[in-house]
Amino acid sequence: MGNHFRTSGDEQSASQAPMPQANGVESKDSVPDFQSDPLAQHAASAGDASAAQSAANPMLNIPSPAAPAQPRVNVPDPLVDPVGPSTPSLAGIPDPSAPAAAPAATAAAVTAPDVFMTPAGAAGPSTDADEARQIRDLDAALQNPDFTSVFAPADLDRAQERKKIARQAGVEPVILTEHLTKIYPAQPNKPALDDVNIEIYPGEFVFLVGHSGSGKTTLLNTLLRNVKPTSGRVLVAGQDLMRIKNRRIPYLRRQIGAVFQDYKLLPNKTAYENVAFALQCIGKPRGVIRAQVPEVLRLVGLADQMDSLPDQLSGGEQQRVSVARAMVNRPPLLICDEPTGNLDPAISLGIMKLLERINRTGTTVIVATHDREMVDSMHRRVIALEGGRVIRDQERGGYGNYGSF
Ligand SMILES: Nc1ncnc2c1ncn2[C@@H]1O[C@H](COP(=O)(O)OP(=O)(O)OP(=O)(O)O)[C@@H](O)[C@H]1O
Repeated sequence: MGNHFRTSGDEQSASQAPMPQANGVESKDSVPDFQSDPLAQHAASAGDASAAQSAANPMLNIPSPAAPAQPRVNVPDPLVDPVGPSTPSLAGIPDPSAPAAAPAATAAAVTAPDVFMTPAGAAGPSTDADEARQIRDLDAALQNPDFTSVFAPADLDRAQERKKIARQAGVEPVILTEHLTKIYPAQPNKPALDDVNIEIYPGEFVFLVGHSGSGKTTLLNTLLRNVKPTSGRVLVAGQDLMRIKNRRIPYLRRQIGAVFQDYKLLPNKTAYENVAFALQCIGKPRGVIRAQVPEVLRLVGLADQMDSLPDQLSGGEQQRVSVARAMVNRPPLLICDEPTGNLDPAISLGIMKLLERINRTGTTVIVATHDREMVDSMHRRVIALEGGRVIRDQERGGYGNYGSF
């Protein structure tokens, strides 16, 4: 079936399993060119034929039949647009130390929060002054932080459609939760997760949004099996997390790259050593480590800072080390909890484009974020939580109105 995850016993062979194909792929424009795609080349040079192939292939993004072709994010992609012919790397990520030219592009690219959305998309400019005033008034009303699900109901029909298409294509979800509930003992009357039902398929890029305390981190920690659910069902990478034996958990985590707001780098190790450590922990031979670590650091634009300690790097650079560490083993699933929470907008854009670039190689990416502009500009699937419940699951959604935090 379409499960491209590896298990402990088939780590090598599973990497050669073909990527599942499905109807409805990204528009040709957004399909990465393998020859010019450094991540695809990384996969190929690492001897992983299927990863290289999946990098060259359109990723599996199961769209709604009703959805339009995925729009390109209207920003220069520093990860796609090489600095020059001899630098086909990801070095174009804005350098925090340089005076950023990016903000202008960012400002132009990032659409203003548009909360007054029709089901088909943003309401266009009205020529009728009265209608425009009403829209303005409604937009203002929707800024009320109490605004929740009335204008953004869970799109259950879409979820059903997605499920149906995937099943027809024989694809299994990377993540499946059924009636997932988590009640922390300290808060017995307030579930952190309350009857959460989601399916995420291989190759998807999903934003997780919601108020502070809505349950995003609890959900991600549940997927990482850092938190054990109270009830319900959770499947990740084909593993039933309610039944998984403790000795299997390390194998589960090998399939998942994780990126956190506070980077979680080892302070006394260099960038190189932090990334190498991830491979040492899973027993990779020294030759593999020597080949892959510089390569992945080059891909995130840190070729010149491999020997720097974390406190010699800017926040954006530290986060790039963290992303490099998360992806060095090419996990099929990348979980990011507020990866840009500590970064300024231009640097955040670079990190998010990096995650998008990784997603285009076939990696499923789930990102919890409060970054409204980023979510609105990227037009990806958005799952919104409130009070531990899914209140919206939108194919190409925006941030919605959750007030400020
Ligand atoms: N270890 C814990 N023990 C008790 N309650 C917890 C624990 N962790 C989280 N909670 C509670 O669970 C709820 C969900 O918290 P969670 O951290 O998942 O939300 P969040 O959406 O990630 O918030 P933020 O955006 O601020 O990170 C909150 O009410 C929180 O107080």
